[in-house]
Amino acid sequence: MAEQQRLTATPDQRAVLRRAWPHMRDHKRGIVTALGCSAAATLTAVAVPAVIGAGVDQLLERDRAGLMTAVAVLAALAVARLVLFRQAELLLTTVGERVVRRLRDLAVKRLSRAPLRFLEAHPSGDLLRRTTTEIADLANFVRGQLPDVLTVAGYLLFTTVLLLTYSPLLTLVLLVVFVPAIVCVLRLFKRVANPAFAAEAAAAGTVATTYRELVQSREMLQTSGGVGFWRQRFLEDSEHRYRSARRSQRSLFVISLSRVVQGVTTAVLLLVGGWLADEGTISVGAVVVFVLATRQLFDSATQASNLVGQLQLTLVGLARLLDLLDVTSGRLGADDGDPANTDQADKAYEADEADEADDASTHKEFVTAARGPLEVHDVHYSYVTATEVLHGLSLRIAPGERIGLVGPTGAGKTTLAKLVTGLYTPDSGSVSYDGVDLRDLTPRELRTRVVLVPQRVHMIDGTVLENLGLVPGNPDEDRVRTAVAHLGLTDWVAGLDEGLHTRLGGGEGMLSAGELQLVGLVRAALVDPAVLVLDEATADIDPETAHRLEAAIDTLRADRTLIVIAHRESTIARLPRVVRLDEGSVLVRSP
Ligand SMILES: Nc1ncnc2c1ncn2[C@@H]1O[C@H](COP(=O)(O)OP(=O)(O)OP(=O)(O)O)[C@@H](O)[C@H]1O
Repeated sequence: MAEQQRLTATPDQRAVLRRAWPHMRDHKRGIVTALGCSAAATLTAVAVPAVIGAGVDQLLERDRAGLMTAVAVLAALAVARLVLFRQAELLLTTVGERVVRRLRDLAVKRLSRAPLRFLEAHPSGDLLRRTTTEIADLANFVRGQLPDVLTVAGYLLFTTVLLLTYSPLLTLVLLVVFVPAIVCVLRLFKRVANPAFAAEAAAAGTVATTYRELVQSREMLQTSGGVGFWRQRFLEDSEHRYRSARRSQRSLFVISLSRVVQGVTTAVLLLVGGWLADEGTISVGAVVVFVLATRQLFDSATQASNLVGQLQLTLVGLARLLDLLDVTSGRLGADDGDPANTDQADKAYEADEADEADDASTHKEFVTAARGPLEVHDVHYSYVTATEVLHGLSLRIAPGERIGLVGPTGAGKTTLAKLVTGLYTPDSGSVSYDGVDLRDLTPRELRTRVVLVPQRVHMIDGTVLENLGLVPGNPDEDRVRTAVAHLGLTDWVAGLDEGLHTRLGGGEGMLSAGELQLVGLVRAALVDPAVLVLDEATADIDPETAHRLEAAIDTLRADRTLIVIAHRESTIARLPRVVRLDEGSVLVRSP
């Protein structure tokens, strides 16, 4: 199998903010203003013990004017603090929400363009979780805890500086007793919590996958009697998730050791501070400042310990999201190495901007002719299972030619259909249309030149009209009606409850396999492709729908190349050339 980048359940969490920077840099000014405001707000809080300390000294010296000034400053600080904190919170959440929105949009865009092989290689629940729950967690963190994280970091820094100006010796005592002990506690926590939280996120992804399988395959599970097996698997996944959640909760216990560290530090501080005041080295006011500021320091440390768990979870989620963005950037080859490289992230970011411009210019010139030959040259292909499915397959299909692909189950017909429509790229060899490798066509040109009508046409939750119009160029109702009429399907549409406006609430469940293929054919008619690949439905199709399908295909094929993966004898009989595949090689060509 060709090298392809894969998602990691527990991606590298180092330098996660550096990796996220390309997504934040457009908001540099907002971020700097928000950080500045947050720092100013924190300073107003840090200054309070200093002003109280000064007030105490003035009280002891019976300086009434000085005391009144201290009281006035305290009042001013209280007002400034209120305003600045609110403003900082507002600025931070605004800029944070913008960054999160960008990440969410990018993740959805990149996933929608991700190669089919990539999507097949990853559990859908995991992809879903990375792009929904984990982004929602990130948004909640930005709204709820990010301002606190910055405030706490500011407190710790500014309070240390303040204390140093009062008594370097006492500050040193505080730092020597407090910092190493608290660092040990936090390190231990990180060691225990990192894998625990990452495992919890991965286990939640597995539960989502299993649940999604039930929803998608409910009919099959009920008819085959496989519900019991599925339930057993769900219970096991759920149990695993429960255990991993317990493990990450248990890891939070480590952080409560910080309270012991605080108690010991206060005792040592009181001892040394009392002795220094007794010696006359520092004033009583300075001791008051130390007592109040150290309290603030501890409160910040306690708050930090509560926030660390949340921050940890958010960083794991962010790392998993960035992993998804790196792997699906589509511009990074397998040899590009470390996805944490900011240059690469920058390139991918610029590529996305360029893609956006490409999408906007819908009239960009196509490089291939409206009708041309399709050539498959020495194609090899393997799935993630690493067993090669196609072994050096070559085939040339002239413009307007009609061929049938036949062969036993598992011969590789559907795989070939996905290769010639550019849904898969070959491990080696090439597939070209009009002499241009499909990989060199823009998605829009590719989807216009070669169209696949799969065995089971997928529908979105919406009206028939919306489903028929899922093609490049967003066709309006008139164009859809014209295409329907062109294929002779007006009476079929009229027979639906509300015609084109019938809502397909349950997605494709409301239409039969044959009707779903009719939808696929209308989509193809709206595109006017050069090559139409039809993977014939294997399900029983009622004679009326079968007749409609045949008539629509006859109308559509006109001067187009038609490749039919034929399952019915009647179809094979109607095709002038048949290619028989067996175990990934062309066995027989007829005539
Ligand atoms: N997504 C996938 N992941 C792994 N293996 C796959 C995948 N899709 C198909 N295969 C395997 O590749 C081989 C070829 O499958 P393919 O669906 O192309 O055959 P086919 O000729 O179309 O069969 P059928 O007539 O039953 O549709 C089979 O062995 C199949 O199990």
